[in-house]
Amino acid sequence: MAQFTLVSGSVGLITLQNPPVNALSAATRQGIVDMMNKALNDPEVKSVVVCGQNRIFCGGADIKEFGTKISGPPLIPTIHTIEATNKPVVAAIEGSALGGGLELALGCHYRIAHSKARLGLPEVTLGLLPAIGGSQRLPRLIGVPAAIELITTGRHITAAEALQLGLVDHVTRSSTVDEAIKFAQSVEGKSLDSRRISNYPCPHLPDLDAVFEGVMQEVRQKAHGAIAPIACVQAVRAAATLPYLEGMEIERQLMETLFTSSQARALQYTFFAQRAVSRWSMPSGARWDTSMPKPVHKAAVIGLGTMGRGITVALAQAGLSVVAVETQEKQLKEAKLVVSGILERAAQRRGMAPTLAKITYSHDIRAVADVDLVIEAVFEDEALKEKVFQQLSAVCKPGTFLCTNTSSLDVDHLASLTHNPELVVGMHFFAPAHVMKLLEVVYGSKSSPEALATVMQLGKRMGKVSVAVGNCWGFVGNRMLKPYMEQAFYLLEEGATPELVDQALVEFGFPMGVFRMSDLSGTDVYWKIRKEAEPVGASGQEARVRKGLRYSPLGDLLCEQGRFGQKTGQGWYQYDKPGSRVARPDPWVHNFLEEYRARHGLVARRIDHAEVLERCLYSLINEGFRILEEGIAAGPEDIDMIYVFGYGWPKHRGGPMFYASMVGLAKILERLEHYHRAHPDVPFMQPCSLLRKLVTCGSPPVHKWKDVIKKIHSQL
Ligand SMILES: CCCCCCCCCCCCCC(=O)CC(=O)SCCNC(=O)CCNC(=O)[C@H](O)C(C)(C)COP(=O)(O)OP(=O)(O)OC[C@H]1O[C@@H](n2cnc3c(N)ncnc32)[C@H](O)[C@@H]1OP(=O)(O)O
Ligand SMILES: NC(=O)C1=CN([C@@H]2O[C@H](COP(=O)(O)OP(=O)(O)OC[C@H]3O[C@@H](n4cnc5c(N)ncnc54)[C@H](O)[C@@H]3O)[C@@H](O)[C@H]2O)C=CC1
Repeated sequence: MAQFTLVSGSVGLITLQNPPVNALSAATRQGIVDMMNKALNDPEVKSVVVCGQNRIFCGGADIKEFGTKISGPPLIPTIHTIEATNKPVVAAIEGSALGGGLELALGCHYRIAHSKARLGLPEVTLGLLPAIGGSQRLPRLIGVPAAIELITTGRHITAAEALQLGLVDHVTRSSTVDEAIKFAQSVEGKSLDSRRISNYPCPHLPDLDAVFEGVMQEVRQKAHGAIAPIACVQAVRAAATLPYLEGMEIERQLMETLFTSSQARALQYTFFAQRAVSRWSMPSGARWDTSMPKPVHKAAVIGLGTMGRGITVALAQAGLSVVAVETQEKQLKEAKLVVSGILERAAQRRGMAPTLAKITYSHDIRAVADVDLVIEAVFEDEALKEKVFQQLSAVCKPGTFLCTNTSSLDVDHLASLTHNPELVVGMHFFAPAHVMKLLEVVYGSKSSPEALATVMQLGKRMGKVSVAVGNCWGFVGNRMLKPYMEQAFYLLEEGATPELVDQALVEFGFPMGVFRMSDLSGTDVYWKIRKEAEPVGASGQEARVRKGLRYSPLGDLLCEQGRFGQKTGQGWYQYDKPGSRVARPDPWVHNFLEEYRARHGLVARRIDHAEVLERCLYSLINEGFRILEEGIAAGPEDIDMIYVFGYGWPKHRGGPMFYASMVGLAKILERLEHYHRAHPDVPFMQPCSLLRKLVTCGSPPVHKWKDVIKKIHSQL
């Protein structure tokens, strides 16, 4: 797992060998300890170069080992030995030097990086902190503010930025290892006193207390309840205020708490789940590794409203030529300006030329005749979309993939209107489409594996987390949102305020609560959907019952007052003016709720945060189990990544299905039964049979659910 070679007569070259990223598994750590001892004890070796196999230095700890009993040697003593030796040790950094990998490099006396290398301490993204001395050495080397920023965000930086910060000594475009060997030889026998970072004093900061107070406040606000960023600040504070060894002790204590936390487990689950969802499968048995994607060079977007503009940007930034079609002159003009503006600003940030030349605009749908793939993003109007799909099927060259960004219409129905339904797939982007990471890829009953493979690959090119799901109302994300929103309305009926519900959800870790979210996206969006599902609204007591089931007309009544949310300056909250982002509780809404309750004979009661969370989240989770049972999502990871990357579910809680496994399936079942007993007229609260079966099977951990589901399906 690590190899020693004597090169150029006096340099001990130690190569980490653990593909794919030379992670620090127990065997790799043992290899480093053994090879370093060999190098330092060999009189022929006058200097040492550490590098990684296959042009990647080291991706840090082996994350697969977390959550298991850790064996193998710790690295801290070896890093101390490296730092203390009088033989110069040089890190030759190619590819990535991340986490423990960078901490190892920080123990070396010199760091030489390839210009394409990326460096970082991403432990915080896994619920941890850099605990092999990284939190103590980095601030000593690059100063407290820069270290805090890197450690609390986990950002990967370029070699150029690392050089600017003083994190590496030299950047090269040629062979990093050859340069490092030459350099190591040039410093053999020289004093290393000034190269041992743990001996550095932390650069002085005037008014340290005020700086850390400000930083802590900012980090806490952004953390949404995650504990690792807070611990990272505490560790850096120790570096800034204590001698090195005392700081190391604080680093160890903080890591001990984080290492076994449920947040760390959730974040590490998310790391692997994000990668697992790219290994898609279809109920037919077609899979990611046996289905070939078709090349897509040129794509088209139909409809340049909110979504079409973002999609155009995302496609252009992925390097595709784009034909952008819009029927309304005003919209087209505005779209051109908006798209160019976004591309120009993004290019400016990266110091590159914008990709404007790749986009052509047209009023005429026939302009898409030669594209490889089309994404339709016209109004959510079934008749209009039907027409557009018929037109596309007629004008596109044979083999063009036809995709729809619909959020609620039936992909199979649109496919049935085309000559080649196997080429039709849903591509459900999230607003803003060029920013949001999630792409829900919806395969219909006739979609070919090749079509799905092509769209999944295109999603990857656009930098999206693409999740393949089956076709049903609302797909996965919006379908699960329905019971969540429904419960939020019922809570208002029973005595809660929008602020109380939202505060509970924000404390849970969502960036905003359901009512603030609804104001942001427009309260009228769901109103339209509700009206289409049930066009005739009843009045009086009748209003609260639809088809024999509980219904809350609160959202409809709010919309009837023209309160469409942020855009109109009034919704569940009030805003200073239309479009303002500062939401304030609105006495009008409180009065509206009181009058509503009085009209319907409802007596308000005290509702606490625990009840809000149980009702909103458990009903959503219950729908997630139904989705798994029906095979709409292939596994819990798919649902979880949709919620983490599309709906703001806090990453440190791993997604709804992972969260359910942490709460305990038996508890979720018991609480759903409780709420369903209280309201048998709310079907979303009726526990799903898959949940019952999993509890009967002893509530297996989330990574075993797929096997249980397969077994259940095979018994049917
Ligand atoms: C009881 C109290 C105990 C007290 C506590 C003391 C215990 C101390 C234990 C040891 C502590 C050690 C602390 C430490 O060292 C801290 C760390 O280093 S944490 C890890 C930090 N590293 C990362 O977060 C890097 C993660 N990886 C990446 O960002 C990317 O993978 C990378 C940029 C390296 C490459 O990206 P790309 O080319 O896009 O490839 P993929 O991302 O698809 O990855 C390919 C493949 O490799 C797997 N993988 C990547 N990194 C790791 C890793 N670090 N460990 C394991 N596996 C890794 C990845 O999952 C992919 O495989 P799949 O099969 O596709 O999933
Ligand atoms: N807005 C959102 O947050 C999300 C919307 N969606 C879906 O995306 C689709 C588009 O939504 P928005 O962008 O919000 O709508 P929008 O109303 O902002 O834009 C729609 C655009 O389509 C244009 N258009 C209408 N008919 C056309 C035709 N025949 N040819 C070319 N252009 C035509 C309109 O002029 C308008 O500019 C809808 O299906 C919606 O459900 C999906 C995810 C999120």
